[in-house]
Amino acid sequence: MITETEIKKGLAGVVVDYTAVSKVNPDTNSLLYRGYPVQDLAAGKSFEEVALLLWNGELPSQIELTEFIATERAGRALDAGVKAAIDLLPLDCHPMDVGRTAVSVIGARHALANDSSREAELIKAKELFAAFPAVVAYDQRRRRGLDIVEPREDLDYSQNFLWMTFGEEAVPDVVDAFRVSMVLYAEHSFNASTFTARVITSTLSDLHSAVTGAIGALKGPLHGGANEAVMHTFHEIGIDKDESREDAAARAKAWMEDALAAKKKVMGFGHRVYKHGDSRVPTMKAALDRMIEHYGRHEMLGLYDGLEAAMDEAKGIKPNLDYPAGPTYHLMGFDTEMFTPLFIASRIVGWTAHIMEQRASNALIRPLSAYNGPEQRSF
Ligand SMILES: CC(=O)SCCNC(=O)CCNC(=O)[C@H](O)C(C)(C)COP(=O)(O)OP(=O)(O)OC[C@H]1O[C@@H](n2cnc3c(N)ncnc32)[C@H](O)[C@@H]1OP(=O)(O)O
Ligand SMILES: O=C([O-])CC(=O)C(=O)O
Repeated sequence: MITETEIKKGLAGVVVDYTAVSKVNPDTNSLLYRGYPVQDLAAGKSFEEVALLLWNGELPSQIELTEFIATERAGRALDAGVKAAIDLLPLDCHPMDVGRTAVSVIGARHALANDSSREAELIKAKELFAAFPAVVAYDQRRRRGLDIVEPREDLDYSQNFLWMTFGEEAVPDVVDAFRVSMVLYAEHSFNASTFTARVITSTLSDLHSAVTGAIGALKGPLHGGANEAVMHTFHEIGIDKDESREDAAARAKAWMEDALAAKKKVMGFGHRVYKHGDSRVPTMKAALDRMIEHYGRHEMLGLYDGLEAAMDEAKGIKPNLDYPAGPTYHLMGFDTEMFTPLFIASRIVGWTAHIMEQRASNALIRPLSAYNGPEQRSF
């Protein structure tokens, strides 16, 4: 008979396997990608370099990087079949459903779909990395009644992502804040979506199925969907461009007190692994601060600070990465529902690195359950 204490609900605290992709250390509040602190990577490396690091285990040589950049730039256009599939989807479906469908369509049309050699997996991972921004950019534009903007090969990943979305070149500060968000979102060990990708891979299913499933797991507000939910909170409190930072903070504080009194879970706060703050938040918050300065939106800082202070005072619960990322994307001009698809664009790297790692040392993931239904009976 299994006792309740033996049940590891939510697999909390259970170590399932080794990984060499990243190390989340709540004691030192640190996150290493293949041994490198994520803050250092966010400060000094392009997202393209970080992707190669996560896939290959080492930072790229100049030749490797140049080759990858050329392939990535050549693979950015929205495939006609994917565009046709997106066009069939209603404008009021969630953009995460569009992202999930797009990856599924890309997989179904891929010549190497069921080739699970490392070479083929790497090709498919790099292609998804290059192709996904066009899905997000096109989806945001079609919802706004705007025409598609073709990619530009003279721009880097982040510059081109913003170009395809907004149809104009973003200034360097904005590009850099976007790059930082991509680097920080890329990988986080056995989170729910990555674990989903590993479960699917463990059955010897294909890479696109694993990424499609991972997108489904990322959509929920307890995971990636929280960056969108943070913005809904800001809107619920009310964003008034003309309000002072202090007044906005006071209203946010009052909103949080009411929410906690009503026993609400407030998205963007708390974490399964980090209990004293998320290692990525200071770097993302610094990027948000730069965007607040750039756009002259100090009332947003008031809302941010007010919620954070009230949560800390009442429960000692700290923000996670989604908390500063949400308002950063808002200031850049992304529609709120597009925030979690931006998370997909980045996490494709981590998912596919884990898919390759799982495949290289596979065991079917199949835990046990304790049965608590009726004993055997007859009808
Ligand atoms: C990039 C990412 O995916 S980061 C995660 C993004 N998700 C969110 O922001 C969603 C909001 N946060 C949460 O729901 C949780 O903190 C989780 C799911 C992330 C982690 O939760 P768990 O480790 O399962 O802890 P659990 O949900 O049991 O919370 C422990 C206690 O803290 C409280 N708590 C945790 N997070 C929050 C929150 N955001 N708001 C209010 N209370 C919270 C819980 O109510 C619970 O209190 P209790 O013991 O009095 O019941
Ligand atoms: O690790 C987790 O549980 C969630 C998270 O922060 C991430 O996936 O980036």
